[in-house]
Amino acid sequence: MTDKLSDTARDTMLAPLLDGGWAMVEGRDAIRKTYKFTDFAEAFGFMTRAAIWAEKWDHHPEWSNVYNRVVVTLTTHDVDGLSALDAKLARKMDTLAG
Ligand SMILES: C[C@H](O)[C@H](O)[C@H]1CNC2=NC(N)=NC(=O)C2=N1
Repeated sequence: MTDKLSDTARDTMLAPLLDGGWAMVEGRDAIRKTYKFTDFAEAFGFMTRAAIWAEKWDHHPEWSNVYNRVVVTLTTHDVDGLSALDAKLARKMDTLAG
């Protein structure tokens, strides 16, 4: 079972993400990042690769795409807040985005 992140885990798991372009969403226990690519094909390629990991881990982003931008929000609906899965998917997305 996935647990909501403890205060200690927030320090260790979230801090590096918040330094790397992720931000807390106002009014929600969630993180958000906007990725910008050269064009739509690159943005959609990123979404396709990320979707395969999301499905594999049964952990799915809230996201939207306009041309070369992808806005991603991560939270864990099952625990109504951030869990280790959000940090794991955020790190994977950062790697995939290059
Ligand atoms: C039944 C299924 O495993 C759950 O609904 C999964 C699916 N994907 C999910 N994705 C996210 N982001 N949060 C969840 O709580 C979640 N739960």
